[in-house]
Amino acid sequence: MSQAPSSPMEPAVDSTAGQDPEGACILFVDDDADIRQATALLLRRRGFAVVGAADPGEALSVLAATAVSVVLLDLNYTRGATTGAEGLECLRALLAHDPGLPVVVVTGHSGVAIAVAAMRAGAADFVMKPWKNDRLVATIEDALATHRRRLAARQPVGAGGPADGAAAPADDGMMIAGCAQTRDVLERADRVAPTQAGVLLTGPAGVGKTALARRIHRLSAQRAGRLLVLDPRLGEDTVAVRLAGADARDTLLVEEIGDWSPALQDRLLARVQAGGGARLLATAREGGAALRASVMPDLLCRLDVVTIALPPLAARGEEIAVLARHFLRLFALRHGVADRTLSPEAEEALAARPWPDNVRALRQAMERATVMARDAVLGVADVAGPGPDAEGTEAGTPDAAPTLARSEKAMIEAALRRHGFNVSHAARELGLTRPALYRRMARHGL
Ligand SMILES: Nc1ncnc2c1ncn2[C@@H]1O[C@H](COP(=O)(O)OP(=O)(O)OP(=O)(O)O)[C@@H](O)[C@H]1O
Repeated sequence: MSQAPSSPMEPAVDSTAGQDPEGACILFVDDDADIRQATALLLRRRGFAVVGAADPGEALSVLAATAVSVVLLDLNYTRGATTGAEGLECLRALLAHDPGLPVVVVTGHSGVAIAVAAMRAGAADFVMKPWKNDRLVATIEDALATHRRRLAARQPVGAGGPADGAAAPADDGMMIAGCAQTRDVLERADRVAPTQAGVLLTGPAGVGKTALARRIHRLSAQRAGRLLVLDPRLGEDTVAVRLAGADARDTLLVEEIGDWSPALQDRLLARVQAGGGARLLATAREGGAALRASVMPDLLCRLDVVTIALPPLAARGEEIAVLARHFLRLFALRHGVADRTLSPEAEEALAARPWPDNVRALRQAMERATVMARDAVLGVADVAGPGPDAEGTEAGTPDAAPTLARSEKAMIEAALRRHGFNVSHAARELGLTRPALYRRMARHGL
């Protein structure tokens, strides 16, 4: 099957969005550009907004950038493939990001057996190619109606999102795997997610611990409850109030347990020992002996039933380019600018960088490049520059510095505006802690 590029009109949400009374947006994933175009026309005429993706990787990037209501997913992408394996893998990745997402699979050559496998893997329904237009629209409407009923039923239980009750950004916790190590990390996380076991996620700054904790929560039986983030960087009072307000339906995300004061550890342990408590997920930059030296043993054994260590980005080889391409697509959609691609030299330069701030820095470098680059193909200069937490330690050239500072300021301003100047939400979107965002706001006079 051809690797047809998306048509320029496709990825942007269609301007007819909103004709559907409840603003449903359909993501159609198919490598055939003509079929994508024709189906988009049909669905738009029926009142849906439509976004397109040419392959599974692009589908995940679109999902990270866009509030999607239903996915229509073709199952074969490689020329001559008929097993549906690529589509089934994509289905699993989509549902791992959002278990409630209705995915309607499209089967052609693959036939009924593949449709059955897809239904077993969690697809909402299937349609056979060639389809009748009315049957396709009815299938999408049914999937949407079921989804809305489920959402409505879940409503009274609680926010199910951040502790402050706001909707999470679309890409909150979206995890992309581009190497064997990350696939193994995700597989372990998905295995432990549905249980009640405490999970400790370790790894250096910006490596994806919080994003993975959010994924575990979404895949857990507690997902209708709240994810209460207990981060000492928010202040001990905030942590104590959230802890006191937690109940058995909630999940506690204990951030940076190695930094908790003994008094706060005492409170957490008392809460846990009181029983009937919330599920525990914890993060720590250092595991092993360092953690054992700073955390009370009784507490650690509750938090650390299963440990998952996330490797630093520099050790993930080919995943750096996979993540870079994902972030480029994500930010092109989010900022409404042209798609960017990496030149081979830029890819090499990214692979050679040490990435002390890991995925967070790569994400910011790709957002900066998306916003600031003059050409569609990014060169080495476009992807160079300090990471978000480098705090000036990876200085750029004297000429580049003011431009980079301006672009960082513009990004922060844009994120703050998007979130109605709510610093916590803007910080989450930018992949920063709240104190780190405040430092940057002060630096830029915001
Ligand atoms: N595998 C991944 N795919 C896509 N995005 C990722 C991945 N890993 C991390 N990210 C993104 O990188 C950013 C940093 O990740 P996260 O905040 O989870 O790191 P962390 O390990 O918790 O960092 P810290 O220790 O500084 O709190 C977030 O925006 C997150 O969504």
